[in-house]
Amino acid sequence: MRIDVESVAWQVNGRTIIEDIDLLCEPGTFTGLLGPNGSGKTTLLHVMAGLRRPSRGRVLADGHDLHRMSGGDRARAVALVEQDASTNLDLTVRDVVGLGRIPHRGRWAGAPDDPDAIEVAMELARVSDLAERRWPTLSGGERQRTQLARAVAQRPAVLLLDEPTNHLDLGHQLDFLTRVRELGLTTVAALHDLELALGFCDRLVVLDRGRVVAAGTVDEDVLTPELLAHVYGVDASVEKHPVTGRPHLHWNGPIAGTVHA
Ligand SMILES: Nc1ncnc2c1ncn2[C@@H]1O[C@H](COP(=O)(O)OP(=O)(O)OP(=O)(O)O)[C@@H](O)[C@H]1O
Repeated sequence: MRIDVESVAWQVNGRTIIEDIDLLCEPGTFTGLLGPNGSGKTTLLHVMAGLRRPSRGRVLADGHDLHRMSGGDRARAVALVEQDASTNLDLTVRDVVGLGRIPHRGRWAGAPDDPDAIEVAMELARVSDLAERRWPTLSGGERQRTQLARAVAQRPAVLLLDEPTNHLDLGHQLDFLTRVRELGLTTVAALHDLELALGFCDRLVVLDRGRVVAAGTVDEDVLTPELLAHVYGVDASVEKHPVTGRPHLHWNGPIAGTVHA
């Protein structure tokens, strides 16, 4: 599924949080949404997931306005994995993953439910061993993998991930993003780890104070030293990795007095 974000803005209490956002995600591509704390990544993902209605502009999913779709149609199209999914419900992992099947059940689902969807999703997110464990007892990383399984069980065409690896160790980070890529869905992930973004994404989009300040493929010099200095306040550069040939980040440290309050 192709996603077009057209001139989107979102305001709250008279304050503009994101503005003039244009984003094109071709079917099956992986877009990394980058930017410092508070730059608007989560807000944009929430608008793209249909949780927030844009104050201006629109989001098109294969040409259809996402915010005019029924909740069921939207949930079958787009799944969101939140940054820190919290629920106080005393559910098992299998129950939480099963929540992803709700849009596929009932009279209006259009097709019979797939009995294997939950097990397949748990296998993919490597939480099958945790199936009977209760959600409140899980570690941060186990919760993150369970939320991926819930999103995969939803069988969406578009996967939105908000800091999906922030609780994962290095091995699980690489495994998680490899598996997400293998799903072949149109994926947009907010990422703080620029090295992971360079390693896994097709395109990068950088937000700063609610606006897109740079965008392009990973090979297109999006993360220039000037941008890294201006947006993140760091002295860093992207170089070609001698073994993989992929771009990777080399940093020297913060630039005094440049990190935004
Ligand atoms: N409902 C709201 N009411 C008021 N301010 C909000 C609301 N939602 C977001 N904001 C503000 O909008 C700005 C952008 O927030 P957002 O969570 O989108 O940033 P982010 O790039 O995801 O940040 P981080 O990297 O820290 O997770 C922040 O200053 C935040 O405080």
